[in-house]
Amino acid sequence: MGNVSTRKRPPSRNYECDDDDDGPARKRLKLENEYQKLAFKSRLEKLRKCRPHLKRQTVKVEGTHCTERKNETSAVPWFELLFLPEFPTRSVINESSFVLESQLGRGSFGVVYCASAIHDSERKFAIKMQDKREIISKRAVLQVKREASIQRLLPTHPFIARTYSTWQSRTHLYSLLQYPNGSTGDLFSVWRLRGSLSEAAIRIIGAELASALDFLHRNDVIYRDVKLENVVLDQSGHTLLIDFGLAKKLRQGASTGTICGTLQYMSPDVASGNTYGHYVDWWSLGVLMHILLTGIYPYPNSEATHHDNLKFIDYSTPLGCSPEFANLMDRMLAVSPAHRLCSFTVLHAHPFFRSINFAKLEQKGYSAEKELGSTEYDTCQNEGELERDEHFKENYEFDHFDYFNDQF
Ligand SMILES: Nc1ncnc2c1ncn2[C@@H]1O[C@H](COP(=O)(O)OP(=O)(O)OP(=O)(O)O)[C@@H](O)[C@H]1O
Repeated sequence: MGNVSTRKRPPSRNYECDDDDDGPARKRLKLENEYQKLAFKSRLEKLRKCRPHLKRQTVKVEGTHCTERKNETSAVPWFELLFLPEFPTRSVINESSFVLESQLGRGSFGVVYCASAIHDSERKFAIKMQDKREIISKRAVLQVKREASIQRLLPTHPFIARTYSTWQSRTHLYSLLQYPNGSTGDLFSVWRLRGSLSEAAIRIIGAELASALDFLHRNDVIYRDVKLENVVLDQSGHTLLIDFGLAKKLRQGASTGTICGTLQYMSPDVASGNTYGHYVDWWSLGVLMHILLTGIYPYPNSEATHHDNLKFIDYSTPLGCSPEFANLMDRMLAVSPAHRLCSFTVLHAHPFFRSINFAKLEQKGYSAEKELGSTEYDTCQNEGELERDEHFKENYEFDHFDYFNDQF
């Protein structure tokens, strides 16, 4: 710190002198200074309210008064400050409160474990453990903070994984997530194990996911990463949407422009680089449902590695399925927005979902488990397409622009 006593600026000079001969420019400057002082004071007040330990302490240095932060605050290193307040440093719940049992999956920045509470081995959770160095080196600090804040602020929904708590250690970020009881893994693993699903199972899974997406949209969140890997199933076959890494706060009717998602699930609107709204999530849900039945992507994009290479041509209605399902796919996957099914209202009234009562669905009144048996659908011709392209399931983000400009 510089030598405070050598700073010769007399206190309050800017604000209290020369009242009589102020020109308009000087008056404006004074007003601006006053305004800045007030804004600073109110920010400080807010900060004090949410973090009382940040109180300032007055200390005397070489005969001059100055204020210094308590040691407690300056002791917080930058790599912890960076992730505050979404990931608190002194959390009552922390990694020592759990026993890690098995690995559930791997994400871009770390591993997700199944864990049980140390005092209650029956209670299972999923703990996402992310490496701070990885996050910083991939310039994804705002992304993980946004994911945590969106998930924690969301009201509960039966088909969206809850985030109970988040915290950080010196090296890692932790998120304590809802674990689906007796989980059978994510939809991709289930699909790989059992093959194509029956229409009856797809109806229930599709309706549960539609209910979750509609809930997100009504809460001003666009999800942007619907795919098999981001849906986990519990023992009764109920779905839980996980991974809010690309979700964003977006008011209903508003639009955004980041080209992000998973290429094979990306709608033409996102890929085009134009702005888009919540409705792009319905396209991705259509792709997911199409894959669950046919085992192939609806458009010839399994090899695409850049959004410019995505082709939205040569679509053909799935063969051998019910006319209702065929029509639903044609509508959800129509390239022209004028023909596309772009809202929950239309989706939930579609004949394919006629037998579903959505109020009963949200009470977990239907179970996909009974319907999960392999379907008669002939997938031989498509065998291996999804198996081969593990690396295409990575999240894709072309433009980080709005991650770095968004407010939390
Ligand atoms: N709440 C959960 N319950 C059960 N399994 C989970 C849960 N959360 C994550 N997983 C498993 O861990 C995997 C990785 O999780 P997730 O996709 O959230 O991580 P990520 O770091 O956000 O990954 P990505 O790189 O795809 O953004 C999932 O595919 C899933 O298999």
